[in-house]
Amino acid sequence: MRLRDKIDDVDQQLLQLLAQRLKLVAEVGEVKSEHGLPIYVPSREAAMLARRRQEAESLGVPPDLIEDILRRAMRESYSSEKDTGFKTVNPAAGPIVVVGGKGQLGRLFVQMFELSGYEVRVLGSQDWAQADDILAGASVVMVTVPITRTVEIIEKFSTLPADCILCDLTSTKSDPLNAMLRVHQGPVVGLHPMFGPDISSFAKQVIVVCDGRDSERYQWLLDQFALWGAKLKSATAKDHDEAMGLVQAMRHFSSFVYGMHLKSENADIEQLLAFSSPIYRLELAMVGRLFAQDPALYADIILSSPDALGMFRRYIERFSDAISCLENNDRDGFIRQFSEVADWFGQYAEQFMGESRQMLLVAHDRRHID
Ligand SMILES: O=C(O)C(=O)C[C@]1(C(=O)O)C=C[C@@H](O)C=C1
Repeated sequence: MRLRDKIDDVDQQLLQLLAQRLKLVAEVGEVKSEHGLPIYVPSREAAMLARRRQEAESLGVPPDLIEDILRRAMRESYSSEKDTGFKTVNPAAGPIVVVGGKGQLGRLFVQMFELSGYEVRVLGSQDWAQADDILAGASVVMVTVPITRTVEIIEKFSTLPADCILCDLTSTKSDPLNAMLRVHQGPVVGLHPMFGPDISSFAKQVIVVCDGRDSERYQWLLDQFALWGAKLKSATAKDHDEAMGLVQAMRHFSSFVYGMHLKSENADIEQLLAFSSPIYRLELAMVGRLFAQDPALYADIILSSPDALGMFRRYIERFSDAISCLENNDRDGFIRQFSEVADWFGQYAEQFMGESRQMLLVAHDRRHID
């Protein structure tokens, strides 16, 4: 048999084995949804990967190869186990009302609640005339509307069922949380999913949780998210909003200015890509993906960040300080500051080096060069 035929044969066997694995995982999914077990089990993954790596080594297979394959297979597991549904953590719960459930993030939560056996009702912008009927008997009211309208919409709720959980998914937390506490005397919690609507499962995705009131009465909702595989991270609304200044406003704004700069310099993207190193390509992708999305969303995220302007002004000052360093041809000064920042990053610098190397390898695998 010619060598390539033999390779085809082995690849087909791999395919058969992957099909078997997917089937087994689907069965695990059934068991998990029946018994209410979380789809993501970090301890099982760590133990399994450690063993496979050892076995790989003894076979002369690079351990990273089997780890990459299994991690990729497990991504499929999360998504397939999701489709078998989830145990209903609170079977006694009344309907869950998703306000803005026709938006992308809203639709995702509607789907997940339905997969978890709850009755879900959507209150869209056209439905306010029937709001009382839709909200009647609700166990959860989840607000997921554009950031500029969140508070105004929360203020429309006059008579929510006393014990219903009021929560929102807005990317700032202080104002929505205060508004929810004002209009509702029952359990209140602010949530911020740190991901977009295009995820294939909640496994390993972070949801920030800002307590409003009566945490013991909304705990079941968090337990439901945990079953979906989400990692819950508690924070005060103030700490969350401050961190978001850097994580969101600063990040998006500097990508926006970077894009504006490339456009104004009349950069030739084709050529930039042709000359790009893998990390530059990734950076270009990170900046470019911003412009594939809704401009209003980003305008609102940036404008609603409490100290965004102050932060951007400080950033500009740092740019001009760094430019002075260049103007003075101060090589030593540049190196000194670089080292100070490197010290500040500490062990994270090495960690980020490793993580980005992995990302670049994966991105590189996807490249096709004729
Ligand atoms: O063993 C499980 O619990 C599974 O759901 C299977 C599996 C896998 O694909 O191997 C998937 C997700 C878990 O995090 C761990 C392992």
